[in-house]
Amino acid sequence: MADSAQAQELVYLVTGGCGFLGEHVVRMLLQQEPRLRELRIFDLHLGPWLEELKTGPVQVTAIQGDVTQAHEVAAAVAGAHVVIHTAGLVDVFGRASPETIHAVNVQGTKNVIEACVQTGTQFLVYTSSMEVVGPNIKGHPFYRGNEDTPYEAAHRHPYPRSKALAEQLVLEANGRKVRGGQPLVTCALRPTGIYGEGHQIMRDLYHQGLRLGGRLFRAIPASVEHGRVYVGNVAWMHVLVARELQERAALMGGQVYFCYDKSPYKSYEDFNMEFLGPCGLRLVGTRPLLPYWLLMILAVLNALLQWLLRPLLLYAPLLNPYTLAMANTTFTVSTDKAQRHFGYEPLFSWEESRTRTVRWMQTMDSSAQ
Ligand SMILES: NC(=O)C1=CN([C@@H]2O[C@H](COP(=O)(O)OP(=O)(O)OC[C@H]3O[C@@H](n4cnc5c(N)ncnc54)[C@H](O)[C@@H]3O)[C@@H](O)[C@H]2O)C=CC1
Ligand SMILES: CC(C)CCC[C@@H](C)[C@H]1CC[C@H]2[C@@H]3[C@H](O)CC4=CC(=O)CC[C@]4(C)[C@H]3CC[C@]12C
Repeated sequence: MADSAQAQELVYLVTGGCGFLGEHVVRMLLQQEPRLRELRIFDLHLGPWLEELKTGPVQVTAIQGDVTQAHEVAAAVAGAHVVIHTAGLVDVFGRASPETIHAVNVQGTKNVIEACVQTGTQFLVYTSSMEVVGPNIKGHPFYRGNEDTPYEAAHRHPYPRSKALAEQLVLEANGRKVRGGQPLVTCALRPTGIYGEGHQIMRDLYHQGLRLGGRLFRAIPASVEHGRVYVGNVAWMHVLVARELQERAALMGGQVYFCYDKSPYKSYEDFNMEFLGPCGLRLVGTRPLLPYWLLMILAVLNALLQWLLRPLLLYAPLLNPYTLAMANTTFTVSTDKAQRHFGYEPLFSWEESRTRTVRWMQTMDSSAQ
């Protein structure tokens, strides 16, 4: 908890603070930001775990609200020194309509920016995504690239398109005058695929493996590298950026940073096995069980079924043409920009990140399928 020797003067707001990443950001702020006086947590759905935070030295204010509602956002932002905007609709499975994804991710971000400008909040950290860069629809590999690596970013899917638009809005807002005359200082963090305690897809894969008798079948060639980063390190980067943005506005304002740590470069499935393996699951096959063209047919069939069944029920399996292309295209990051600009070093080693994730998975009730 906060060191009481330092003045507790700052008010932070975390949008999406009850999500997978948001909860880690909230807990990290309470542990690592000694100047915190009040922490506001704004989310569509508030978690019961917030109650336990309310007994500490920092005032924790839970605000149930919707980022698409400008007045709700403005009320939550008023008086905050820093906003960390992680709220977003993460949907690559066709659960939500493109309009809803746009409303939450783009209009929601516009509302956050306007609220900062109107109420005089000077620092805004936005959780973007590797997806604003790629993989692109042409399946071009991005092999251990950095923030300056040229890459043809072309988006057709609503989620990456919305994240790219929102990121652009945030970066363009850097330097705008906020109420009181000071310039707004913004920056965007681009995590690759986040893993760790609370990761829903990992949970789903674990239960799927249990249903299949402890086995998962390889679908993606082991040679395709997929970038992953531990949630604790992504949260730590947010805390550090929020702090350093106040000291190094000229250097960091308007910048983008990939989120990275020491997690190994592996295929999506081999990486998941680092956690699923110790939980008793096995990945069958050294090569994909089905050829790519057959998987693509299945993915297209899934998309067709989703469309046909939509009036009756929501059919949203993991496999669709977009997720198949994502998993099947190399996209990895190798950069030290965050270290150079604001002294970032991962807080958790790879071994610790793995241990924490495995421990979390092992405490999951294996019967809760
Ligand atoms: N999960 C991942 O691998 C990655 C996630 N990201 C980004 O990180 C951020 C957080 O993602 P996750 O924690 O994975 O997702 P999540 O779905 O667990 O968390 C998002 C949170 O935003 C809240 N939210 C959604 N719509 C809202 C609305 N209209 N008003 C207020 N709150 C709303 C949700 O209730 C949820 O608590 C998102 O912006 C996402 O785009 C970026 C890269 C990778
Ligand atoms: C059955 C298939 C062959 C395997 C399906 C795997 C997919 C579900 C996942 C493969 C890549 C993932 C995405 C990637 O990590 C990047 C992401 C960034 C974000 O901002 C949000 C999450 C995600 C889109 C992530 C979603 C699951 C995958 C598509």
